Amino acid sequence: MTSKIVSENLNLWYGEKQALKDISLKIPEKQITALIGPSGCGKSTFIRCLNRMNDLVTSVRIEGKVFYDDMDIYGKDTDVVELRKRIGMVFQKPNPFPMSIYDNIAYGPRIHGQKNVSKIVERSLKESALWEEVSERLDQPALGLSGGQQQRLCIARTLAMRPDVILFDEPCSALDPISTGKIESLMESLKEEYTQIIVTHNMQQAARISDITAFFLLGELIEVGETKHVFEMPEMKSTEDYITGRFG
Ligand SMILES: Nc1ncnc2c1ncn2[C@@H]1O[C@H](COP(=O)(O)OP(=O)(O)OP(=O)(O)O)[C@@H](O)[C@H]1O
Repeated sequence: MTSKIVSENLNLWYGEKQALKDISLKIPEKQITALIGPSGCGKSTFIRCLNRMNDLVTSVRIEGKVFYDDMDIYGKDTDVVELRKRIGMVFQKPNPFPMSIYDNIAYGPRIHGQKNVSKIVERSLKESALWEEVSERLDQPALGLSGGQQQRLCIARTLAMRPDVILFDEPCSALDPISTGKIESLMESLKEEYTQIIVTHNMQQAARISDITAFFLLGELIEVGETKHVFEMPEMKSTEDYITGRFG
């Protein structure tokens, strides 16, 4: 399998506190990789390293390397705006802009001076399986949509930038089971074109949708492998204890 993102001996500190310890992880292309582990083990910190979201936190210090294809993400010539276009992110709580459904999707493409914005809006909403539900009311406020629809809108907004990789930070934690199911099938349908990484607390969700699972504990990567293998025959006792609900 080709790797899309590779971290090599990645260490991260928030001030004095070390949140990531020597993480070497390969994220395969066009697969869904799930990051699991108890609260505070560094999952969000790790995915935020991949599109340099941690740059926004002043106390952060990073050592090690992260590559996206051949690009050194922390290289001094890296264009962070371009990087975040290629590596999009969907957050825990749906965060549409306080504007219409249409303008939410059109926002990024317009800023980047793209043509045919209405085509991009339609394509992104179709790709995120929201078109049927909103095509008649594109001028309505996005904040009037349900939580699950808002999250699919946020995914459409990310897709509108034609990313290559999508990072999902607990995208379903604020959603009901039906909306969660819709996001999961959406992720499944996006597999052909995109590399996806999801942080989730939901073991069943990781087992259902991911190809690869990585288990983090106290800032360390304990185990990574094919999801079926990690869930059915974990190599490490702590992985087994976590997935069987003995702690976490
Ligand atoms: N901005 C920050 N400043 C200081 N410490 C932070 C910051 N963000 C996270 N941390 C600390 O870093 C560690 C890892 O946090 P992180 O949010 O990455 O874990 P997580 O596994 O994603 O947790 P959760 O599942 O609860 O979201 C925790 O101890 C957390 O308190």
